[in-house]
Amino acid sequence: MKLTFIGGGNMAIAILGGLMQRGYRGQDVLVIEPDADKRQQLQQDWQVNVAEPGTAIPASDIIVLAVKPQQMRGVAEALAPQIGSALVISIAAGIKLETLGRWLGGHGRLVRVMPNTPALVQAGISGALASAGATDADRRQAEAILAAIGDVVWVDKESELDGITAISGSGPAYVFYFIEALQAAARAQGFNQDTARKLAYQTFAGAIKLAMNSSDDAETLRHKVTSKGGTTERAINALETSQVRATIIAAASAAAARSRELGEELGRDPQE
Ligand SMILES: NC(=O)C1=CN([C@@H]2O[C@H](COP(=O)(O)OP(=O)(O)OC[C@H]3O[C@@H](n4cnc5c(N)ncnc54)[C@H](OP(=O)(O)O)[C@@H]3O)[C@@H](O)[C@H]2O)C=CC1
Ligand SMILES: O=C(O)[C@@H]1CCC=N1
Repeated sequence: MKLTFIGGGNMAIAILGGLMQRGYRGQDVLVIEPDADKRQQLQQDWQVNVAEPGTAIPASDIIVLAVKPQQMRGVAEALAPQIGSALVISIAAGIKLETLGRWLGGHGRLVRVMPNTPALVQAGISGALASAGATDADRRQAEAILAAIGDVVWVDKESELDGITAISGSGPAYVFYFIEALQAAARAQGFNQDTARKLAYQTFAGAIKLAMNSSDDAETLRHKVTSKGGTTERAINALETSQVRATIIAAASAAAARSRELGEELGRDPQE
């Protein structure tokens, strides 16, 4: 399968890294990326083919659009005459299938995907929405790529992809933020950087492993840590007093709103 990535930034690197570790061959991949250092790194790490924007796109089975939402229109319009029979996968936040199809000159075989960076270690989760013009074979091809880098959830509405963007697309950043905070808390307890990191990382790794291997839900597992009148109870009370749970829900809601806003802003026809 010949894969072309347009954009070789953070998310493209995560997807590519995951695919390469699953046995995809660098020689079957082309990455179009303006930054010479990134091109060199991609070539060095995975022996993929690389080229600058403006290079003619060779016949591809799948073209993955991995540029920022704000860069997508120019990229899609330049790509339109060169798509051939490729399936186009966009990973951009917010950009709707109808908008993308218009920018691509009416190309109908599209899948909008929202992956996340744990794809790099095949532990990603992606939301996917196929356009009306995508065939069953297109869905299977998209599924094959996404399943190689983690789990896949197919949805049938654009709004659900905005929600997935807010939860699992942006979600790794929320988790890293919590890890940073726990590390800072360990430093405040007087531990050095290495020990603080070890305590925070292993607590996360252990808790998630326990949760994923347990028939108890997260709330029950939390109660099992929280002894009546003990230390955890005091900490959870502090979190509740500061409305941390409500803040996390509000944060995800703000992310979903931004995804919708990007879709509206960038999808507007300038003649309207
Ligand atoms: N990062 C993440 O966790 C996730 C990101 N996404 C989506 O993935 C997309 C990419 O995000 P991310 O990887 O973080 O962004 P990056 O900025 O890291 O990557 C985008 C890359 O595309 C390059 N680029 C710009 N113009 C062109 C062009 N004409 N042709 C080819 N490449 C070009 C950029 O170069 P330059 O910097 O010089 O402009 C940059 O290297 C976004 O649409 C985002 O919404 C989706 C899920 C998760
Ligand atoms: O922050 C962003 O806009 C992208 C989309 C989801 C994760 N990163």
